[in-house]
Amino acid sequence: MDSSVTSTTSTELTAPASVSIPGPATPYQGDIARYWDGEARPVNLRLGDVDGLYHHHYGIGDVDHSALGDPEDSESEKKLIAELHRLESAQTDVLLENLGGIGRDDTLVDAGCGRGGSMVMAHQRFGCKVEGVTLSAKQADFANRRAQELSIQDHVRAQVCNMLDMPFETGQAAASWNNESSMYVDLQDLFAEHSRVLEVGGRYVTITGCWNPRYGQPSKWVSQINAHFECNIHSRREYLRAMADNRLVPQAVIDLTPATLPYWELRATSSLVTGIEDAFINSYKDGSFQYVLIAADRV
Ligand SMILES: C[S@@+](CC[C@H](N)C(=O)[O-])C[C@H]1O[C@@H](n2cnc3c(N)ncnc32)[C@H](O)[C@@H]1O
Ligand SMILES: CC(C)=CCC/C(C)=C/COP(=O)(O)OP(=O)(O)O
Ligand SMILES: [Mg+2]
Repeated sequence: MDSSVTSTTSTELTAPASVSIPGPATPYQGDIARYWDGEARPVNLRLGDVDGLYHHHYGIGDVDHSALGDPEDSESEKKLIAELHRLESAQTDVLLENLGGIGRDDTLVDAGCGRGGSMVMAHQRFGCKVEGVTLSAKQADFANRRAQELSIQDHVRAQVCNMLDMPFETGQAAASWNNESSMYVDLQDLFAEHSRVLEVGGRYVTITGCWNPRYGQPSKWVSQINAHFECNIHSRREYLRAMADNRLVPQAVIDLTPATLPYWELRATSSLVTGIEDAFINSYKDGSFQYVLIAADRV
């Protein structure tokens, strides 16, 4: 595990260290909290163990076949895991690149932060504070433990709370994001809340899977993904409409579908398959589902 992250500023996170944790806002949120409290899939833990960045999102970019080596090699599974993890971290790099210019004194908000891999990477890149929220107490504890191990707990913190009602001041955040977490909430409510916590001129970024209005309606593969994760995938049209309604003006809409397919095709050959690989591959190939990045300015 790489524990080499350092932080050089002395500013402390401003919110109180302990917050009262209200119950879930809806029965559905209770289900999602339980889902992530109970999640321990090897595909996520083994990849995170590579360097201590634990992600719950997918990868992008070309597979480096030279890094995989000979499939008969005794180390081949380890190399494959490292390669899948590299592609997942590359996904976060692209999200962070789209946040724009972030200073060390800025605060960023990770809505639906999972085990905190993206938060650590954001702090490493910008030196700033990063506040995350998740419904899962287990995930928040995990993320805070990692921050402590890295001695960045004064800059990186996860709290258990609803991303539709975040414990941040109006205009507090220079930038905020959802990394594969917006399919658990109503988009109008979500973007109203991001718009509130973002400063005017701030940047919002999402990387998400969305169904393609050009296909017509959600395909059977999209329905299968929803059932697998207990989520509700929105359409691309819904994202753009809800942003427009909430003072978030798209600056970039990038179709990452071709860039994520190599990750899925590699993952399908691994011993860590979970059974959802074909649904992603088939829906990306039949055009019913798209992996997109949307970066928007808070105006
Ligand atoms: C697929 S994981 C993504 C985690 C993280 N963004 C990453 O890239 O590793 C989805 C996350 O969304 C969170 N989530 C779902 N609904 C939420 C809500 N209403 N409020 C806060 N977090 C929520 C879950 O707790 C989980 O951490
Ligand atoms: C793009 C879409 C529709 C994402 C749905 C949200 C989700 C569950 C993301 C991956 O989490 P994970 O890393 O825990 O999943 P897995 O165990 O499959 O790697
Ligand atoms: Mg995963």
